[in-house]
Amino acid sequence: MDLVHCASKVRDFSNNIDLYRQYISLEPEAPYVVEDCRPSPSWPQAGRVEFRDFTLRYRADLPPVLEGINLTINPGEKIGIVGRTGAGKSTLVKSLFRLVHGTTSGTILVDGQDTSAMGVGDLRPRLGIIPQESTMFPGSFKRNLDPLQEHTIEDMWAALIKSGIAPKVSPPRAGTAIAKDEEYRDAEYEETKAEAEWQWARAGWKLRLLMLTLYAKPPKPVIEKNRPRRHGLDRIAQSNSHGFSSGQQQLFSLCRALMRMRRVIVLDEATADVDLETDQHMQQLIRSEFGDRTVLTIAHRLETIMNSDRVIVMDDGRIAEIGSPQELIDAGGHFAGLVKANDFGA
Ligand SMILES: Nc1ncnc2c1ncn2[C@@H]1O[C@H](COP(=O)(O)OP(=O)(O)OP(=O)(O)O)[C@@H](O)[C@H]1O
Repeated sequence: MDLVHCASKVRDFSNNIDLYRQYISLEPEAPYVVEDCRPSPSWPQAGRVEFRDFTLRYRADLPPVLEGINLTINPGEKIGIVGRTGAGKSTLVKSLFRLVHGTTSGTILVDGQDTSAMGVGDLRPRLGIIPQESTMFPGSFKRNLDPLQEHTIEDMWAALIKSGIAPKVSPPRAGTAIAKDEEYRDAEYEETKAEAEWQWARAGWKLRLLMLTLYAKPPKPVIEKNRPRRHGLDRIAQSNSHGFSSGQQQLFSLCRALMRMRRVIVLDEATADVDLETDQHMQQLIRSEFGDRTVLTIAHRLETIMNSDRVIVMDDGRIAEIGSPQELIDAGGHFAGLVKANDFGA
């Protein structure tokens, strides 16, 4: 039995070494900030997105995944993106965030600024995304909702209630400790620190090894009875956060987007894991809350994008069709076929 146990430990360890090798060989990220090319603090103000003859290959020796993309999206426009698997939909929106490591030519401009010239730290936080797979970080619910600590507790409650995650209850009364921003931030800091210590104390050796590589000095272990009690927003988390379904996580991402309210927002199959009713609720919320924002939606269901101003049909890395849903239906092309197959009464 011990031998089997040892063998499995050795296998785990060698897997970890492989993982470290992979991490070490990763290509470094583009610079976080380029001092000579910093956008103004209010950028982007309008939300115009332009792809100019944009081509992308994941590797120089591979065929292009996006080829000759020319596209201007007007401020406030709602764009639906459809196409079969592998057509390049995700790559198109990831390119906007410079999340793809590859060889590119052409440019992507947001409000006239070349996104490839600025640092990714100036680019990515200024755009919003509701991804298909939302990430829930270890730590408190508040930390998950507002990792950069930019928002008040009231904003969080409002977003949680709008999205339907939180029950329609009154937020904490003004003047209470939890409602005071400063006190909340202090409490949050202490709680997160204690949470990290608590996790360290319970981490298996693999996780500790990883933590050691991430943080030079690990936090000191604490005993469980010292673990702080959760309060405020974390009461919701007690029942939900670590047992969130993927659909709930997508709602959670919507909450984050509602709080940040960026000029340009991307939904990458953001409603793929929710039921039709929740999808409709999310779409209605997006229309009402992001009415004046530029929204690019990669659609899992055609219903999701039937109210878009324009639909882009991607095919083999190119824009095959573009126009309003009705124009595309009337044109009788690929989109019309999809609509017919989905029985939308075309
Ligand atoms: N990291 C990568 N390295 C190499 N090729 C990739 C990589 N990611 C995606 N591709 C390829 O790029 C092409 C476009 O992929 P992409 O994910 O953009 O398509 P998609 O239209 O979003 O597909 P889906 O609907 O399945 O999500 C596919 O042929 C895919 O295999």
